[in-house]
Formats: sequence, C-alpha cells, structure tokens
Amino acid sequence: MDDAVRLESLTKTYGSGTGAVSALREVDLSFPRGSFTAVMGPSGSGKSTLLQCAAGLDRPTSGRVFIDGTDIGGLNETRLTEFRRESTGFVFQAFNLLPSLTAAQNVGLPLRLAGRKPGRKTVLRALAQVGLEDQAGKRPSQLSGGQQQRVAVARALVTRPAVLFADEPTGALDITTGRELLEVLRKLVGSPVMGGQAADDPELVEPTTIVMVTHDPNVASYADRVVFLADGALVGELTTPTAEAVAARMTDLAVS
Ligand SMILES: Nc1ncnc2c1ncn2[C@@H]1O[C@H](COP(=O)(O)OP(=O)(O)OP(=O)(O)O)[C@@H](O)[C@H]1O
Repeated sequence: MDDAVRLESLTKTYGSGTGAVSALREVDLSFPRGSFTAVMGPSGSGKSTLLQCAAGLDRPTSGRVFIDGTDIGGLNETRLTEFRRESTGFVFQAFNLLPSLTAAQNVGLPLRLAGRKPGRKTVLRALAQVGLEDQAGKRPSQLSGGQQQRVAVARALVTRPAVLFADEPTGALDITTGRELLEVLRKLVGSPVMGGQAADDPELVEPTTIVMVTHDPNVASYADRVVFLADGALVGELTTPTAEAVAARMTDLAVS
C-alpha cells in the first residue's frame, strides 16, 4: 500500500449531550508516501484535532487511522507510544530543543528514548538532511532560530519515520527564515538532500511524507496539495497550489 497515512471516516467529538462539539466529522483522507500536504481551514475547523488524531496523540471517537499500514486504534497505550516514536515525527511552532545539549545530542534524543544508542552516522545523516551537518557540536543558543527549527526537524527525522507532522512549523520564524525552512521541507519530500559521506548511503532514497497545519497561504503553497477543513468536515482540496489560489479558497470558506 502506497499511503504513509490513511484516515477513514475519522470523527472526534468533545463532550456530550447539548455541550458536544464535533471537531471532526467523518473525514476520509490519504497521504501518499513522498507527498507534502498542507491542512488549512478557519480557526476552530479541526486542523489541530486532525493532526493529533492522525499522529496517534489523541484517540478519535470513531473511524480509523492507518500509519504505514498499521491500524493504530488496535494498539494499546504502550505499543502506541513505541509505534509513534518509531514511525512518526512531530515538529511544532516552538523548537523545544534542550538548551544544555548539542544539536547532535538533541537529534539523538528520540533514539535514546527508544532505548537505542544514537549512532554518529545516523545523527549526522539527519542533520545533513536539513543542511546542518557542520553545526553538530553547537548548542541551541549558538544557533539562529531557523537553524534551531532545522535541528528540530532533524530530530523528528532521525528514526526515519513514515510521516513527519508539522503544526505551524514556521510560526515562530521571520518570513525569510520561514521560507528557508519550507525549502528544506520541500526537498525532503521531492528528493533526499544529502551532504558529505551520507550521500553515498543507498538507504537514503526514501522520500519523507509531510503533513503540515498552517494558517498562512504562502506557507501552504510549498505543499503539493492543500486540503481544506470547515466545521470539522473536509470541504475541498487544491493540488499544486499557489498562495493566491489558497487565499481565495480561504476567503470563500470565511464567507460561506
Ligand atoms: N480539548 C477540547 N475540549 C473541547 N473542545 C475542544 C478541545 N479541543 C478542541 N476543541 C474544539 O474542537 C473544535 C476544533 O478545534 P481545533 O483546535 O482542532 O481547530 P483548529 O482548526 O486547529 O483551530 P485553530 O486554527 O484556532 O488552531 C473547536 O470548536 C474547538 O473549540
């Protein structure tokens, strides 16, 4: 199967009775391997809920989530935590790096959490994917905001996850630095960007799959596809989006 993630009739309801909020209503969506999808919609339309459920950080009320072919609803909490650690990466608006650790040590953390010793080659390969192999020994305070977010991306990639989820990854960056990060994400999807010796590693040819939530049409235009949510339901999509087309669709959603 060619989908990194598949959502089937995904439904999430918060609360019950008259106070119930339908955050997601029977959403069916596939994220093919090697694709870069932006999720957009008005505030409160269910974007974060979709990301949280798709990443296994929250359980849906009904419907199913498949990651790399595994129905994650069938996993108990312990197995789900292990599975998530190995098969998903997450990048948030905040970089969340540990200030006392070097870039390389930060990148190696997910492997340590999984009880594995981070190999230098593995860590440097992840840093090379974001163009920072020469900054491995630096601490976060010695790096720019954009570099810190790239370290956070490398950390999310170090387990070679089936999918990288990103929630407003450029939200804390200025426009230029944000664009640089988006170029890095774009390259991860299209072709593996490698530097140094890592380029010789034949295992590196798998592209990454990215699912990104954003409010910004310019940011969304870096994706191959934009899916639109309104009131918890999937209401449309654009392929090879331009910022103008995304903005026009968002305006339509705001007035409808
Ligand atoms: N823990 C919760 N308890 C109750 N309602 C919630 C909870 N989390 C989200 N909601 C509600 O579910 C709906 C969808 O919220 P969600 O945060 O997924 O939207 P969003 O599109 O990400 O919004 P924003 O763009 O403002 O971040 C909203 O009506 C929200 O108020």
